[in-house]
Amino acid sequence: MGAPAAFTGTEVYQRSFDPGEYLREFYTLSNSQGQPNTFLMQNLKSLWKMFSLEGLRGETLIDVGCGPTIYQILSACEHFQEIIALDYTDQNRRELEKWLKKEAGAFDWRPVVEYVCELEGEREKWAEKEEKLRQKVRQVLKCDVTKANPTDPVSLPPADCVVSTLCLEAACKDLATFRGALRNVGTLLKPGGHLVMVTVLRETYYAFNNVVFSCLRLEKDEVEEAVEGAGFEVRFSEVQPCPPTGGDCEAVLSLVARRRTPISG
Ligand SMILES: C[S@@+](CC[C@H](N)C(=O)[O-])C[C@H]1O[C@@H](n2cnc3c(N)ncnc32)[C@H](O)[C@@H]1O
Repeated sequence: MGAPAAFTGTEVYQRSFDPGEYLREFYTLSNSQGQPNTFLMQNLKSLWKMFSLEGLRGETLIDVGCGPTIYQILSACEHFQEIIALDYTDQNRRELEKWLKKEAGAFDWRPVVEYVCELEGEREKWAEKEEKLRQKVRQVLKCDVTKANPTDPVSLPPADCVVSTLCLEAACKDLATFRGALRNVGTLLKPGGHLVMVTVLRETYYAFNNVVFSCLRLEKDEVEEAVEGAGFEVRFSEVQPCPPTGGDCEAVLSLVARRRTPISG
């Protein structure tokens, strides 16, 4: 299955992104043949490492483009008191709510939560961590990262941290839009607050359930320059090779940046 001819925008996500299929394809820790999901494990390790950095603490965290997943806030939830999850599509927010409310048919995150607990040194604490996370996620709201206020018409108080995994490269049709989306996301943060990102590099598409989604092909320098240009200072940046996925991703960038404090006077 090759790259789509055109950018797949929000209307394609709303119509064709199936959260259940997405979770089954990318978020089981090992496949039916028992092969480990190295892409997921690598990203969990990176998130654990980034959320262990000094200063990544605070009251509120916003997850931008959360999709139907929780893996990206498992390490974060140890360091922030309240979490707000944002995504464009109704079905992804609904799927997340299913897990939060322990509804029938919700995705089973237990193996992933156990894996993160093991990284943190307490594998047996998985059920406690699930409960902690459920309590900390206070709101699940619609957002569009291409809007100046991504949560319009809702205005959120600025947060201490924003995490965004595999979202902006999917949501942006070109580099100019990507730069603008980073500026928009920056408005969700307090000055001095942190942005934590996991971004695929040199990927042009990903596919699951026989649907192909476009991806903005990015180089590490382009991402870092866009982050700096949006008013951040990069504190941590690491590129790792991309294990095989359902697309043409070549590498994965994990990045932490601090929003600059405006110079007054
Ligand atoms: C590849 S998924 C990533 C989901 C999740 N963060 C993860 O790490 O698996 C891309 C997500 O971006 C969301 N998205 C696409 N366009 C968006 C936009 N303009 N604003 C906000 N979210 C958008 C989609 O609904 C989808 O959940």
